[in-house]
Amino acid sequence: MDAIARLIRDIPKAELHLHIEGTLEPELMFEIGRRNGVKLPFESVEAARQAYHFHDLQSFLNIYYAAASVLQTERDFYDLTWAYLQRAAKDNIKHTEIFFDPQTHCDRGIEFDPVIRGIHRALQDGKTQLGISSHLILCFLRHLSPEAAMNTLKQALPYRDWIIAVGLDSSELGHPPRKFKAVFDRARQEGFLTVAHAGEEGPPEYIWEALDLLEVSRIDHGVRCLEDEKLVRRLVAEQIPLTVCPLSNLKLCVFPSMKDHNLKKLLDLGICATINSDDPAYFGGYIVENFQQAATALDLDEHDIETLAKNSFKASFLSENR
Ligand code: HPA
Ligand SMILES: [Zn+2]
Repeated sequence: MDAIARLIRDIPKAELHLHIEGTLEPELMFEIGRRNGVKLPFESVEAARQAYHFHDLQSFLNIYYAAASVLQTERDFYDLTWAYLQRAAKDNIKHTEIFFDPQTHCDRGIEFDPVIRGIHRALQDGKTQLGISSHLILCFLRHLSPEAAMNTLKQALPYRDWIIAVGLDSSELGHPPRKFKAVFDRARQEGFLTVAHAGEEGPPEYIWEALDLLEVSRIDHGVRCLEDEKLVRRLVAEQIPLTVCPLSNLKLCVFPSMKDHNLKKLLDLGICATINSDDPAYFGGYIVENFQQAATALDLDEHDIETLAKNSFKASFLSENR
């Protein structure tokens, strides 16, 4: 193992862009499916992995939502989250801020309570047993209506102490952040911080809207910011973090190859970029693999790796005192 690989493995890291449903490995998917009597759209663990070839965000989301149908009980959400945390500990993740998508579950008849309770209990055990601190971020599905998002926010209010922020995910194109201004206004009034996926497949205008209308603390993905010089100047001046996900971008064809990824350029421009795994069970790697593949393809040096790790703590909500 070379010096960069050792540094990547050993340096303390925070993960800020991780969909807990996207950590469902096929083995666990089949185990939970069996115990809940849910028939999966795949014949076997191998067939599931074989099906993981995507050409854009939507082709991934179709499979991701289908697989999530095995998750039904509090125990399922606990097991899912606990498996991720054990994996995170191996990668020396010290702090993680995870997304969950309540609408993916509640719209198929699962109650909000077992979803959040299972995740929350695992996060507490992650703190006491693995020494990993964490925050939870509730994401609204942007392909659904703003009214549905508002209902989800209201369902979340009794659990406000377990949720630090709200976010926005799912199909980006055609669903601009402005669609959710009212719900984000209400979320901020209720004391939540805000983040949003923007500029993954969508144009720089979506990043502007996330900043100006949703008043987000950071942008998830945001890699298309380089198409807009004025936006880059703003991101640098205000040190608005981008939670970049290299393997996700590669697997969803946002960039044709890892060598074409703009992460090094983002760093060199002084943007507060971080590395994250997004949906590691589907994109072929957890955080260390994301660092490693980006470092190899883009020739990242020790200083870049240290900057990325420092950025991950700086961009986190650790200083929010909650
Ligand atoms: O990268 C993503 N983008 C949008 N929605 C998502 N849901 C899971 N991962 C993603
Ligand atoms: Zn994401």
